Amino acid sequence: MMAETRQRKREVFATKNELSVALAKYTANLSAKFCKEKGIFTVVLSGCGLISWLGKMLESPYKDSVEWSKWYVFWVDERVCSHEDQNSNYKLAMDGFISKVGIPKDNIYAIDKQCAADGDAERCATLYEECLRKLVKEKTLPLCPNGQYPQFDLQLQGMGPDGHMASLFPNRPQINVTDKWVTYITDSPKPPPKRITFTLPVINSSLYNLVAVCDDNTDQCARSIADIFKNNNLDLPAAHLTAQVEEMWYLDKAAASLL
Ligand SMILES: O=C(O)[C@H](O)[C@@H](O)[C@H](O)[C@H](O)COP(=O)(O)O
Repeated sequence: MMAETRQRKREVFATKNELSVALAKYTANLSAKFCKEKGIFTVVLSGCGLISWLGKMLESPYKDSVEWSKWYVFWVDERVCSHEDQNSNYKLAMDGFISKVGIPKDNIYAIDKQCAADGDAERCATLYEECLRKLVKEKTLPLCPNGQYPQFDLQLQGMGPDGHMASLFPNRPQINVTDKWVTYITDSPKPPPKRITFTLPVINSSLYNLVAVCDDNTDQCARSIADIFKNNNLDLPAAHLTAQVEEMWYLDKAAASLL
């Protein structure tokens, strides 16, 4: 499936370290902006490399200057497993990032603990959507102007070598789901097989969407990045990404090597 090529904002960094520095700056600037404007900052995380690339936020000047107590944290996708499991995106973010800064426990919106440990992906997705709906009702989260989907301030994600984002994979039906906020997959091509994920319209309702991609020199990410930026190949889920204010791609040199 091909479509007309459109402009996507991108920045290319010589090293992962430079990408991390820029990612911290981008996130801290938006945190300051939203905390000032509305008193809170809603941030959506994915798993994998992203958490280590966020590491610069744990250093000066961000560690002490960011208003962590105003952060609300969510996950764009999560593996359906116990919170203590090494596969858990929640555990990864807690161990590598959240536990090191002062985000209030009540502002951390993980997948339901029991249900995840039981391995019930469908129920986990239902409960996470209910949790988001409750936050909309309480006015912690606004709805997008179309009134259908919740709107987060900043969503930070990676992209898989096959062009997946969140747990929306190529050749899987989840990319087409629009009648739900959160859906699930039980046969993910990337292990573990059971996951929940925001649906595409929820992902695209975010005000700011940043995707950080570093290639591990297998060229697979570079090929997918080229297919997205040059061909807008919509068979790759990440090619569907947009944002309400800004869609930004941070690429390391290897990921951008075929552009
Ligand atoms: O649970 C997951 O598997 C992640 O949330 C996933 O969606 C991730 O963001 C991409 O696979 C990119 O991973 P890398 O950034 O490590 O390439």
